[in-house]
Amino acid sequence: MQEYAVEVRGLYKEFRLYHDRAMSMKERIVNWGRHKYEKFWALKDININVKKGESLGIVGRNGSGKSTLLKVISGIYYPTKGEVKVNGKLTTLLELGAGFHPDFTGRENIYFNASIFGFTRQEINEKLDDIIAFSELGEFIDNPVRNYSSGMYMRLAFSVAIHIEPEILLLDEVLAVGDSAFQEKCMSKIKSFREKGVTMIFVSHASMQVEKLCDKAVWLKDGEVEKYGDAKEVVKAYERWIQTR
Ligand SMILES: Nc1ncnc2c1ncn2[C@@H]1O[C@H](COP(=O)(O)OP(=O)(O)OP(=O)(O)O)[C@@H](O)[C@H]1O
Repeated sequence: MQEYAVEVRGLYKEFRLYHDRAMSMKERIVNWGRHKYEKFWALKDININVKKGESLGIVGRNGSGKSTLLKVISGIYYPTKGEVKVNGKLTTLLELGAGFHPDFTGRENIYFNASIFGFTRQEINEKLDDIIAFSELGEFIDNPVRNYSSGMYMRLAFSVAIHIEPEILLLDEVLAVGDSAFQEKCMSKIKSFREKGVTMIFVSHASMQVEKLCDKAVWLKDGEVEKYGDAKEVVKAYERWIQTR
């Protein structure tokens, strides 16, 4: 039987949209627990298999459900229906700065962040110089990260994530942050992960990157799979659709 790194079966994710206008304190008490909300499906019947060593790109317009899908796979959100199976050590690089403490310095956050991924202090000590060098943060490494720009934040987060030897790497729009030289460096790191057989799933608005870096792609439209298969074909269909709009 084929061993998959990630299996998504009949996945649905529902969110609630609250429509409460500002209420007075009296109204709040009277209406306690009776919020008005509408339910909507952010993901509907998603079925995906990612083989070990395969890379999958997720494309789609804003609000189509890309990040939600990554969050369900990473375990941040529970599926409302269906199931997700992950087979291997999962490393996620999702929201900017998730897993960082704003008052800690970059260096302290390397320890903090890597320990979340299960690394011991000794293991982190061994990788510390490489992590700092890759991030190119120079002396900023000893500044609190709350003073970092979004690009600096992402450099550090990306650098930690790639040095902790992931088996399955989930990336959300990371290549959109940082200058083009750093993006190039990330691209070549991702390519070397591919060669080493790391499984990757990543969301990108840059179709070119998906075409270059992924074997397969899934195009999400209003929470549903519009097309799933060979990355080049999916990206081509998606681009054609974008241009007709
Ligand atoms: N925690 C949440 N609660 C309620 N609705 C949410 C939540 N997270 C996402 N949504 C909604 O679910 C839908 C899908 O959002 P999602 O962030 O997955 O889209 P996306 O394709 O990643 O968009 P983008 O390209 O803009 O990042 C959107 O309508 C969004 O408003």
